[in-house]
Amino acid sequence: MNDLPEIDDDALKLDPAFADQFEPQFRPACQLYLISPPAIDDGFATLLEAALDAGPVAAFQLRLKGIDDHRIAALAAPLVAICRAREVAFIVNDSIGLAKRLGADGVHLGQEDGDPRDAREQLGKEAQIGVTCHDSRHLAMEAGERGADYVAFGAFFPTTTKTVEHVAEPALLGWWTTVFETPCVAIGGITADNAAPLVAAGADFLAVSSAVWGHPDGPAAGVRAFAGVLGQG
Ligand SMILES: Cc1ncc(COP(=O)(O)OP(=O)(O)O)c(N)n1
Ligand SMILES: Cc1ncsc1CCOP(=O)(O)O
Ligand SMILES: [Mg+2]
Repeated sequence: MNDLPEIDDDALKLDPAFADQFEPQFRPACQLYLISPPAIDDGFATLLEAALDAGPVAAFQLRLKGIDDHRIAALAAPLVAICRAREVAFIVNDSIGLAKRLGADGVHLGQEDGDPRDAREQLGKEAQIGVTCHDSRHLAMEAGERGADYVAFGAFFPTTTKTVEHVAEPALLGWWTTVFETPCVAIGGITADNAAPLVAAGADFLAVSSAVWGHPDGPAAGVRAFAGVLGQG
């Protein structure tokens, strides 16, 4: 497959004059996609169970930073079982190999983490493959061309979970969902209080870490807090 030529991102914006020429597509309601804290211990399994039992969660991403794959695999085993028992997709961050080793439902790839085409080859046609696209229309279209199952845009709000270089605006979600069927994920500093414009703009998933795991009343309360903005209240 040929790569898309590099295009000026601004040139890809949808002219509002033509927006009504696109048929509104049916899209399922926006769902929660939990991202793990960057560091966990064996006690995290209990927190994950509490979070997943508190309300609908579509996916859980294991995103551990600064430890080797063997340790991640040991920590992951009970978490895979917890997700599987609840039909929550278990997604591994960064590593196609680790996703395969764990029998994960998919992998999330940043721009430096590998090619979705390789992920597809190694993980198979059922795997859920996501790609970080920052605030770039070009990267998102490229990811779609390469077979991504979802594209992730962000960061929408300031976050302490990751040092970010790109800031995305809700209009990007509106453009993407008007033109493409591939689901889009919004990420970065999302809380129950600031998420409404992202849902209104068309986000298919809200990827959330600290607002759930750092909720003052615990992760179950963190998940429940999103019910209103996700129309589940
Ligand atoms: C759903 C989702 N979106 C974006 C990211 C960020 O991925 P990446 O840019 O590779 O950064 P790290 O998470 O690896 O620090 C993500 N993990 N998940
Ligand atoms: C992994 C990642 N990628 C962009 S922002 C971010 C952090 C998401 O965590 P939080 O919901 O705590 O901001
Ligand atoms: Mg990464």
